[in-house]
Amino acid sequence: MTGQNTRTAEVQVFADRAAITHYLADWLLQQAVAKTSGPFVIALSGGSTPQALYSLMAQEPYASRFPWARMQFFLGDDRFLPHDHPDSNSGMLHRLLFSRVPVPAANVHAMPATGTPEDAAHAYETLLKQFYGADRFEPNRPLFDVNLLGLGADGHTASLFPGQPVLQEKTAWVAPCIPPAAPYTRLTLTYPAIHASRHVVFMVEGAGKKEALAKVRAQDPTCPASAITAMGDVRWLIDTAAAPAL
Ligand SMILES: O=C1O[C@H](COP(=O)(O)O)[C@@H](O)[C@H](O)[C@H]1O
Repeated sequence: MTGQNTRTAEVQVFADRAAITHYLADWLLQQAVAKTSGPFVIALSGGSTPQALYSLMAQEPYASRFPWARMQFFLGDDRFLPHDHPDSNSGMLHRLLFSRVPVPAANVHAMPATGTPEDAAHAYETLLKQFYGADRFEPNRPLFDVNLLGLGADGHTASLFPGQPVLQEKTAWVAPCIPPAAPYTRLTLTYPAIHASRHVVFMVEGAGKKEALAKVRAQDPTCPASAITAMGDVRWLIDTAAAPAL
């Protein structure tokens, strides 16, 4: 790991969603088992793409092999909605993963969905700072071992949407964002918090992401995902339907 954040562009192309999902479940298991000191800390993404991964992690052999008690789960973003709302990322994760595996409830950190979005963002940031043990990031000391991210067709990632003020955030770790064309106010990790990840892993699938992916790969500054870096590496796991534009 270098002292500077990196956008190392490792791209792996897979036949389809199932191939990405199986590869990623195996890789996460390997990473989680290999980390023997301290918790294994993951930020999970929402949306549709990672749902097959979460379902797979709840099945054998993964369900009995992940060291759940040593794993800590945070969210990269969520809709500011009650957790039992069908569009809540927390609700989706609970249904597909957390209710099906022996992870201690105290190891799952949903984004708050009460009060104002500003209050909720502040509360989640406070939680992250307590967990990290400092209120500023130290070089070479990641907050997250792995940060899973998706890519929207408009180039957004987490809930960092094009043209939004949250993209300029330099100090807050968590912030609200009102997407211009997507429903619901969101809470999202900011660039500084995402950049404090050992590994950032993007999952990108389907022809609908081809154009956005091409822009990101060309470092188009209008695509928020273009600016993602990590303390270690940034990896892109993509399927052939999204790949031809590379
Ligand atoms: O809005 C969101 O979309 C992105 C991509 O979602 P997908 O449904 O196209 O897979 C996702 O990464 C993010 O967490 C989610 O809130």
